[in-house]
Order: sequence, then C-alpha cells, then structure tokens
Amino acid sequence: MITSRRMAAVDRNAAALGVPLRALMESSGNAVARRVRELTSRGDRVALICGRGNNGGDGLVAARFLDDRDVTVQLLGRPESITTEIARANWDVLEAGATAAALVTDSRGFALDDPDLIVDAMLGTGITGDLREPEATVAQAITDAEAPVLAVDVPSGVDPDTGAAAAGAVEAEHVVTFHDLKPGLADHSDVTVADIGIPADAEGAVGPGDLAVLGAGGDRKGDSGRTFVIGGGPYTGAPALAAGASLSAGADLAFVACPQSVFDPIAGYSEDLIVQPYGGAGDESEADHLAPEHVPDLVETAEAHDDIVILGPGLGRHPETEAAAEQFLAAFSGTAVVDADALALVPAVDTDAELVLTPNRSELAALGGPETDDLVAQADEIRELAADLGHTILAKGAVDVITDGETHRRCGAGTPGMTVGGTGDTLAGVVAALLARAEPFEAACVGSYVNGRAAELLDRGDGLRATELQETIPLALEGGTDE
Ligand SMILES: NC(=O)C1=CN([C@@H]2O[C@H](COP(=O)(O)OP(=O)(O)OC[C@H]3O[C@@H](n4cnc5c(N)ncnc54)[C@H](O)[C@@H]3O)[C@@H](O)[C@H]2O)[C@@H](O)CC1
Ligand SMILES: [K+]
Repeated sequence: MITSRRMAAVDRNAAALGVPLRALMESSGNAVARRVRELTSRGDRVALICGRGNNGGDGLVAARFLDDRDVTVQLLGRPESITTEIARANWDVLEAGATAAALVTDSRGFALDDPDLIVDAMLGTGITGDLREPEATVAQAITDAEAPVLAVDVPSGVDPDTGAAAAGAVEAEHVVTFHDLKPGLADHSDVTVADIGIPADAEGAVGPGDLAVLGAGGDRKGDSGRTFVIGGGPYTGAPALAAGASLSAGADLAFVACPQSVFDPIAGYSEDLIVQPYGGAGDESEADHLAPEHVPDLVETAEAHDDIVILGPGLGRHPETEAAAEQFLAAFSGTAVVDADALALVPAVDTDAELVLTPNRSELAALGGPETDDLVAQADEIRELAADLGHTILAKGAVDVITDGETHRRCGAGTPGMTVGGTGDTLAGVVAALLARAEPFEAACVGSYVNGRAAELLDRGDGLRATELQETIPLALEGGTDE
C-alpha cells in the first residue's frame, strides 16, 4: 500500500536515480493499454477521456499503444490548458500522429459514441476538492453509459488515500493503478497493480524526494521547534555541535544543559546557543557531570516547552551520570534523540518518551543489536530490535539503516570523510530539528540524508570537519545540488 504523498516522494527519488516521470508515464500508459487489450477485442471502440494533468497524460500514452483498436481521445480542455509538461509532450505526439482526438472545452460538447470500453483518465492523485466542470458532467456521463469503465490509477473523484468518493465520482468496473495499491482502492473488486519500473532504491533508499515529508516551518518563534541538548561534562564539543546543527536544520532555538564546569567553553563556541548550566555555586563536587539531583529540573524544563531533547552527546560514563540519564528517560514523556553513552541505558528503561536512537557500530551492539559493518545485510535484525525496544533506530554506518520496527529504509548519502569525529553529533542535531516537523521514522530518514548530503555538498574529501557541516545543512535541506 502506498499513499499519494509517499508516491510523490518515490517519483522524485526515481527521477534522481535517472528514471524521470516521463519514462514512468510511458510505462503507465503501456500498462493501461495492456489492460484495455485484455478487456476488448481487435477493432473494438475505445473512448479515452483525458484530463489535463498527468492522469490524462497516461491516457494519451495509452492511445499510442492501441493501434489495433478503434480509439478516440477526448481531452477535457484546450491543449494550452494542460497543466504538466510531460502530459503536454504526449499530447503533441498524438496530435502530430493520426489518432482521432477531440477537444471538449465545455461539458456541453461532450458525447459518448456508444463505445465498447471507456477509459477514465480524467483525475488521479492530483485531485483537490469536489469535481469541477467539465469533469463533473463528464463523470456522470461515463457512469451512466452502458460500456464498462477502466479507471486509470483511481476512478476520477475518488480520494486515493481514503477511498472517499466526491459527489458524482466515476464508478469504474476496472482499475489499473501503478507501482503499488493505493489505500483508497483496498475495497475495489478489480484492481490491476502495474509495475512501472520504479527502481527499488527510489522507495527503499532515502533520497531527495523524501524531503517532501517536511511540512512548512511555522512563522512564530518556537513553532519550528526548540532543541534541548543534555550533554557535556567530560567533553564539550559534542553538545555544541548537536545544538548548532539543529539550528542549521531549522530549529528556532537550541539550548544546551551542561555541568557548570563546562559552561564557559560551551557558551564560548557560539553566540547562537543558549547554555544553561546545572550544579552551580556551593555544589562543586557534583558540578562536573550530570547527576540524579539535576534530573527533575531538566525534565520539567524540557516538557514545559515541548522541546525535542537530545540526550547523550559528551555526557561520559560516570556512574551517577548513567543513573541520571536512566532517571531522565524514565520520567520524560516527550520526544528525544538518544545518542552516544546514553544509548546503552535504553534497553533497561521503561519510558513513555518517543525515542530516536542513533547508534554507531559498537553502540548498536550495546543496545542488543548485531555488531556488523554491513547494516543493510542485518536490516531485519535491526528492525526487530526497534520493534522490541518500541523506538525508532537510525543505525550509523557507511550506509545507514533506519527502522521504526515495521519497515526500514537505507541511506547511503555521505562521504568517506564523515568518519571524522562529530558527524554523529551533527546528525543527532539535524534529526532533533526535523522531529518538530515530521514523524520519528521520517525525521530519522530525512536526517540521515540531510547530514550525508551536507557532507557531499562540502566536497572536502578526508579533510571534512563536523563544524563545517552546519554551513551546508540548510542547502541539503532545500534539496540543493552541487551542479
Ligand atoms: N506517481 C507516479 O509515479 C506516476 C503518476 N502518473 C499519473 O499521474 C497522476 C497524477 O498526476 P497529477 O499530479 O498531474 O494530477 P491529476 O492528473 O490527477 O490531476 C491534476 C489535474 O486535475 C485538475 N483538477 C484537480 N482537482 C480537480 C477537480 N476537483 N475537478 C476538476 N479538475 C481538477 C487540475 O487542475 C489538474 O489539471 C497519477 O494519478 C497517475 O495517473 C503516471 O503518469 C506516471 C507515474
Ligand atoms: K482516473
């Protein structure tokens, strides 16, 4: 099953992989023609009713594959009003050839000449709202006609995602849909799912098309998310990198909660970060690492503002810190990215929080997963681990594997230079920023792609530095190319 939104992402990935939409349309039209041939005999009269978008384009292609049938094409509107370039290109091909084509610019001009089969190529996944004219009148005429109807992708007027039919939607005996079943067709009795040659990686690997899952950011401060990094102590760079990268990926505000002892260096890295020390004056013994007494305040602060938490960068493994991190997870009920030393604590904690876990090779093993350099080969095991833990896992390797326990995707974006320290911290920051705009699985997938793509855009070879990624993350998020 595939939603129209996911389908649009997969299309764009296919194009990035070298199979443009026009090639897919050629396959779609061919598949429609094959089904027409199964439903009719040589010489039968076939009426193709084409809308002005790509659904119509599929019908225009099908006409070319049906030489041995008596085909008429009716375009609903003037050729100039065709809304996509590829549908228009296919119209031009037909017009130059000899197929009998009629234009229906207003619904009064529409008539069906007693065909043996009607092909409904008016509207597919691009429908918005109720049927407008001339489609509404034509849909009624199609449904009322005696001839059976073959719908292209979905019956026009039916919502492909929900199956809800607009008033006057076409009723079709047969449907040819593309690539995968649409949820809205689940109850239809005759649906042919046509393979249209979308490369497996367009769906199984994260690509530029996946960026489309990010809704537009809000325009009020805080609407695009606030990141709250709980990190630092033995290390200072990691929490600053995570917070900085989350700003680059669109978070409005980035806070770092850290021990008082490392306030100065972390606050000194960048004027963009808001650094909040804990364990201050009079508390010197506890002030250089996270400890259980700091936890209630941290939970309260994070939950009060719906912050996306990043737990782990630079925290270290002091026994009190481990106890504190566990207590934080047990008490916190929001959304968090868990990275670095905090990961090993997750299996033992019962939490209501929604977590994205970002383990590297050894951290994945510490979580109870496989220890391997080939994450893709072990994707099923990693998926089962995510299902057992009840959290999303973004396992980091040369090719990342991302899974929510049900499905998984891989992401090969990035460069060999990313083995340098700090790129995992920037990844945690990017994912946190995206968690304000997308579901955990999608945020993790897109985060993996954006962090890797940011490295590709820098083109620094082995001399890459994690701090530099903050410069190209915004461009990677925009779907930027280096051409
Ligand atoms: N996603 C894919 O991989 C592929 C999709 N293809 C086809 O492309 C279709 C989607 O194409 P589009 O995105 O161009 O959208 P559609 O062709 O489904 O619909 C868009 C057109 O319909 C008009 N329209 C929208 N709502 C209307 C309404 N309520 N009443 C009257 N007119 C309305 C718009 O002005 C526009 O002209 C799919 O359904 C499928 O048939 C294939 O060509 C190739 C592969
Ligand atoms: K249709």
